This record gives sequence, structure tokens and C-alpha cells, in this order.
Amino acid sequence: MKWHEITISTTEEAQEMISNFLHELGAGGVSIEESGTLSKQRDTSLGQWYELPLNDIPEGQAIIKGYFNQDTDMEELIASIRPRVEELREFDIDPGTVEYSALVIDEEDWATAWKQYFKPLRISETLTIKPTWEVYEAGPNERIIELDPGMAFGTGTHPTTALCLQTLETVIRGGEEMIDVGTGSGILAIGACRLGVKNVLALDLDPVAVSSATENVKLNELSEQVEVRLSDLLGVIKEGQSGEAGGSAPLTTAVKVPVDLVVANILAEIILLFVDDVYEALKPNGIYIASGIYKNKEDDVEEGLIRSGFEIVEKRRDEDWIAFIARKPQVT
Ligand SMILES: C[S@@+](CC[C@H](N)C(=O)[O-])C[C@H]1O[C@@H](n2cnc3c(N)ncnc32)[C@H](O)[C@@H]1O
Repeated sequence: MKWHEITISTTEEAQEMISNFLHELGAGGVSIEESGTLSKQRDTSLGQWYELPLNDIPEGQAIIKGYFNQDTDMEELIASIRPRVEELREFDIDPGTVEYSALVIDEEDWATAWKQYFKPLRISETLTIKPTWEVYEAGPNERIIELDPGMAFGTGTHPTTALCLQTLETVIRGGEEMIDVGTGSGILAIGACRLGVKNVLALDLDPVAVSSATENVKLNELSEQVEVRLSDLLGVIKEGQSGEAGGSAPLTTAVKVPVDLVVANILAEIILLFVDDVYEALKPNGIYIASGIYKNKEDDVEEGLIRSGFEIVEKRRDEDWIAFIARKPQVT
């Protein structure tokens, strides 16, 4: 079988949004390559290892490749993605001078083309993300997240995901109940369970993410602990129903709201839409990890969290991305 490969060169700043667009348009896989110039220092503090050779992509730039089945009209696809990319400028996200190209490749090339970018990755003190197709022997005290991200976002290679997993590792004490909003591949829900969380309600608006997360939860033998549901933000809880089209099945999850912990790795614009709902969904002293925030939105998110009643415990940074750790105060 043949596949169409679209290549988009853009900025690191815009890569997440553009790769999300490709997923939404039905990409069968998306890969991102960032600048890896020879002068770039690679972080090995947590024992990370890198298989990819350094490349000549200029600092701050990224190359995104998306793979579409042979029936896709690529001219139409590029025409539909162009205005969405340009619109990013209105959200203060600069995609730079964007270049698009497309070519046809064989299935075999496609499989290796995107999988070669996804290798076992030590992401925090104890967590390692392992692609299902890689052979990897865990060391002592190493906790493995088995993952086949398929078409959903969340391989752990993006700074926002890494920030969430590293933060989860520091806030989880064991036995918590958690909600993961925008679960994507389910990576944070699975990572949280590996770190000791008791139960997770994992939500996503995108049916492709819901099925990817469900598969990954099964793969990690966590179906008893993690319930994955289609939901627009916390809608499924508010309605007390499943978000499945036409469905009204009640939640079967062991997670009882209010919960101890909420994590959301979504863009700042979306985070700001439901801060009050997260506050409601948390127990007093409950923790909210809000990630996916690009540096130009730091102040807006901080103000939004404080306005809803949260205390800011800490802000963590990776490259230009920020994750907030916020606490719902104990009511006296
Ligand atoms: C940046 S990805 C994060 C995936 C994963 N949690 C991670 O940390 O890598 C954001 C996810 O949020 C989902 N999302 C976007 N808007 C949403 C909404 N209104 N309600 C629920 N999920 C949403 C997207 O479908 C996507 O899977």
C-alpha cells in the first residue's frame, strides 16, 4: 500500500498545534523533528539516551511529517491546513515561514519513517516510555509505560508531556484518585498509575484519542484502574453520563468526584475555559497540574487560576513551555 507523506517546516513554537491539526485531519501517524544542531546540549541528567543523529534543522525550527492513506487528496489537505496554521498568529503562536511539501511513499517506508523517531525514553527519575515494538529491559526502580501512540498525541517526546510526568512523580504520594483531561494516548493516566495513583478517569474530545488511550491502558494491564471516556473537558462528569454519541451510560469508574488530582495538558486557551470546573472537581488540598502553556500565556493562566481560588504552588519550565502546580486551599 502507498501512503502520502506531507512535510511541514515551521517553528518549534507551532509544532504541537500543527501536529494536532494533522491528527484531526486523519493522519495515520505524525513525527516531529526539532533542531538538533551539533552545538545543542542534550540533557542526560536522568539517564536519557538518544539514538537519532544530530541534524541541521536551524535552532527554533521543526519539521513535521504526517502520513495519510493513498486516497487522500493532498492538494485539498494542504489547502485546508494552511488557513488554520495562519490563524495561529492570532493566538500569538508564530509558525514562521511555513513550507509544505508532499510525496508518495510505500507502507514499509511509512512504518519506519515515523517509528524511527520513537525510542525508549527515560522521562523522569523512575519513568521510562517504551514503544511496544522495542525490546527494552527495565533497570531496578524503573517503571515502564508501554505505548503505541498510533494516531493520538502523547509519545512523551513533547516538553509539555515530559513536564507533566516529572511533576506527577513529585506530587503523587500513593492511593490518589485522578482525572486526566485531554488524555491523548493515555500516557499521563498510565504514568500516574505506575507512580501509585489508585484510579484515573481519562477524558478526551477526540474519538481517535479515546480508542488509542483505551488500547494503551489495556496494553499496560490497567483497565481495572483507568476508565477512558469521550468528553468535552469535564462535560462527562457534569452530565453524569458517557460522552459517547447518543450514549448515556453512567460512568462506571471507581473515581469519585471530588478527586485528589487533576492533570490537563492542553493549550492555555482551553485551560482557561474550565478552571472553575476543575476547582469544583477537586477536594480541598487537591492538586491541579495545568500544562501545555506556552510562555506568552503564562500570566493569563496564572491570573485565571488565582481568580478561581487556586494557590500557585510551583511553576515548572521546559524550553518555552510551563506547567503550573496549583492547590485548592483547605477550607477552614
Ligand atoms: C497536547 S495533547 C495531550 C495528550 C497527553 N495528555 C499528553 O500529555 O501527551 C491534548 C489532548 O487534549 C485533547 N483535547 C483538546 N480539546 C479538548 C477538550 N475540549 N476536551 C477534552 N479533550 C480535549 C486533544 O484531543 C489531545 O488529545
